Amino acid sequence: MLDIQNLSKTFGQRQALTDLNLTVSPGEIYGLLGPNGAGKTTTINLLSGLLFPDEGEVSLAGTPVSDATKPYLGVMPQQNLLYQSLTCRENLVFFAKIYGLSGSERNRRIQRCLQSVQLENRADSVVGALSGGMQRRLSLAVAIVHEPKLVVLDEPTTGLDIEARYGVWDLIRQLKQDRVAVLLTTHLLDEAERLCDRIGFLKQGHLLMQGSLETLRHRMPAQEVVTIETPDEAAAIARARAHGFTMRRYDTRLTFWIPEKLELPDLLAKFDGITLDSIARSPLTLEHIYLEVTRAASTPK
Ligand SMILES: Nc1ncnc2c1ncn2[C@@H]1O[C@H](COP(=O)(O)OP(=O)(O)OP(=O)(O)O)[C@@H](O)[C@H]1O
Repeated sequence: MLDIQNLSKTFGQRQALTDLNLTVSPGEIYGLLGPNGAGKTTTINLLSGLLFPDEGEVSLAGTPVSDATKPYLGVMPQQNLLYQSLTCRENLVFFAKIYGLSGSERNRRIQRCLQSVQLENRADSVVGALSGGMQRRLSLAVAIVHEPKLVVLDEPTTGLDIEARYGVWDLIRQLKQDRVAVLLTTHLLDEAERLCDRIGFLKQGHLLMQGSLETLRHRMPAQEVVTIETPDEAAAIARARAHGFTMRRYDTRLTFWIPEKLELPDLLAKFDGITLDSIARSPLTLEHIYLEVTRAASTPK
C-alpha cells in the first residue's frame, strides 16, 4: 500500500532523511521509532505531499504521491487540528467536504466514524468541552472519515492516560482488521511493542534496522537480560564480565545481556559469594533493542 523507495531530503546543509526504503502492506501496522529529530515528521510530510523529496519516490496503492493519491491517505497529526468551537459532527462534516463527500453518503460515513471512535453520544458536543482522550479519538475519526487505505498516526496517544490510551489502541487494531495500512510514530516503546507488526528504527535520517519484534530480537547478541540489585556492584560487574555477560544500565538498573539462556540455579551460581538483593530475568524488550541499536549508531567510529 505504501512504498517508499530511496527517499532523501535535505534542508539547507542538514540531511533530514537518507536513502529511506520502507513499505507498509494492507492490514499491517508499521512503527517508525526514533529520537527527536530522527526524520519521522519529514517522512510523513513527504508521503503527504507537503514536502518534495530531493531523491527517491513515494507511492500509495501503486501511484506516486500527487493530488490523485490524497483520497488514499488519512493523517492524524501530533497536534489535533480540530475546530474547538464546532461540534464533533460539524468537524467531521467540514473535513468530509474537503474530500468531496456529500449527501447521504457523507452522513453515513460520519455516523460510522462516530460509532467506531465511540463518540456517538457526544456527536453534538463542542470539541472544547471534550476530554483529551475524546479529542484524540475525534482526531482519528477525522483522519478516517474518507475511508483511506493508509492511515498515518503521529504519536497518537502521547499525553493520554492509560484508559484513554487503551481506547485509541483498540481503534488502531480495528483499522488493521479492516485491512487499512497503518504507519505509526511513537516515543512509547510499549505502545509499539503491543501494536506493531513491524518496527523500524530511524536515527539522523537513517533507517538503522527494521523487522518484527521477533526478527529484531534474533539480530541481537543475546535473547535474555538479567537485572540485579546488589550492595556490591563492582564485584558483580567484574564477575559478570568474567562470564562473558555484557553490562548495561537502564536508568539506574544494573543489567547484563546473557549470551545463552541459563537455568536459574546456573545463573545464581555465576554470582556465587556476591550478595544479591534481587535478581530478575526477562526476554529482550523493544526498549532494550531500541536503546542498543540507537546508542550503537551514536558511538564514534
Ligand atoms: N522545515 C525545516 N527546515 C529546516 N530543518 C528542518 C525542517 N524540518 C525538519 N528539519 C530538520 O530535519 C531533521 C528531522 O526533523 P523531523 O521533524 O523530521 O524529526 P522527528 O523525527 O519528527 O522529530 P520529533 O520526534 O522531535 O518530532 C531535524 O534535524 C530537523 O531540525
